[in-house]
Amino acid sequence: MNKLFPIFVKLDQIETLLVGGGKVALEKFQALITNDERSNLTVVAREIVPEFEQLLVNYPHIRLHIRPFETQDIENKQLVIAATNNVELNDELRELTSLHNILFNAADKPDLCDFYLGSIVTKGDLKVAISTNGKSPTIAKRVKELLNDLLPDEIDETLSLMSEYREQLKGDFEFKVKKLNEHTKNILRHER
Ligand SMILES: C[C@@]1(CC(=O)O)C2=NC(=C\c3[nH]c(c(CCC(=O)O)c3CC(=O)O)Cc3[nH]c(c(CC(=O)O)c3CCC(=O)O)/C=C3\N/C(=C\2)[C@@H](CCC(=O)O)[C@]3(C)CC(=O)O)/[C@H]1CCC(=O)O
Ligand SMILES: NC(=O)c1ccc[n+]([C@@H]2O[C@H](COP(=O)([O-])OP(=O)(O)OC[C@H]3O[C@@H](n4cnc5c(N)ncnc54)[C@H](O)[C@@H]3O)[C@@H](O)[C@H]2O)c1
Repeated sequence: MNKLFPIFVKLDQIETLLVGGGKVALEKFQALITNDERSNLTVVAREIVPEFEQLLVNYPHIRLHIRPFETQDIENKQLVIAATNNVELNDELRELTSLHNILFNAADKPDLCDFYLGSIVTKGDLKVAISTNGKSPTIAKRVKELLNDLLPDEIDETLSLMSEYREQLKGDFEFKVKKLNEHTKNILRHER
């Protein structure tokens, strides 16, 4: 059974540290920035691949330090993601983050992680996160593709209409819930 508890984090309200500047770090960066281009992010890497450095030019608010990781880099961070080729550094980061109550993810190293990144389907304001409990990221990617095809693009319009409808509804909470449920009973069936 998958016991992971999914949460949706506001990346503009917390401070995230990404350690590493290779291909995998670039993937993690894209995962963060695609969700919120205003993510508060610091990148620390001994070296950075040119395509990553180039991309960062578009995000002047993101701090980039091209140097080895230093202990004080974790100061005031709530989330740390490591994408390095350095086993000792991963272990050091695991220890430091535990000590300072910071949530930690080491790319492709499930045993070291407090949380995993998910495979994400986005249709406007609708977001679906997929986890395979770490068993197969490749299957997570395939499920993402499947849902992406299955969910109609118009679903975002529906969300906006529902939001308006909810505003208009008068009555107590129970009445609203009843109305909203009646209204949406067949909604996905209609859209397909
Ligand atoms: C969802 C996604 C998010 C993201 O990373 O952005 C993600 N991996 C993605 C892709 C992907 N990663 C890998 C492949 C190669 C094929 C394969 O191995 O299957 C592919 C597929 C591809 O690229 O096509 C390599 C890999 N990854 C992990 C291991 C270690 C292991 O499994 O033990 C290895 C082997 C490394 C080695 O060989 O040494 C581990 C993790 N990868 C996770 C997330 C977490 C579990 C998520 C879950 O529960 O499903 C977890 C546990 C930790 C973490 O990294 O957070 C992203 C989806 C892309 C998308 O949505 O398009
Ligand atoms: N590239 C892949 O497709 C792939 C697939 C599966 C697993 N992995 C694993 O993921 C990890 C990262 O892969 P990659 O291809 O991005 O590696 P990479 O070698 O391109 O990048 C590693 C990065 O870590 C940085 N780094 C190392 N020590 C550091 C330190 N002390 N302080 C700050 N930065 C430091 C390096 O400067 C570099 O930017 C590796 O462990 C690799 O084995 C990679």
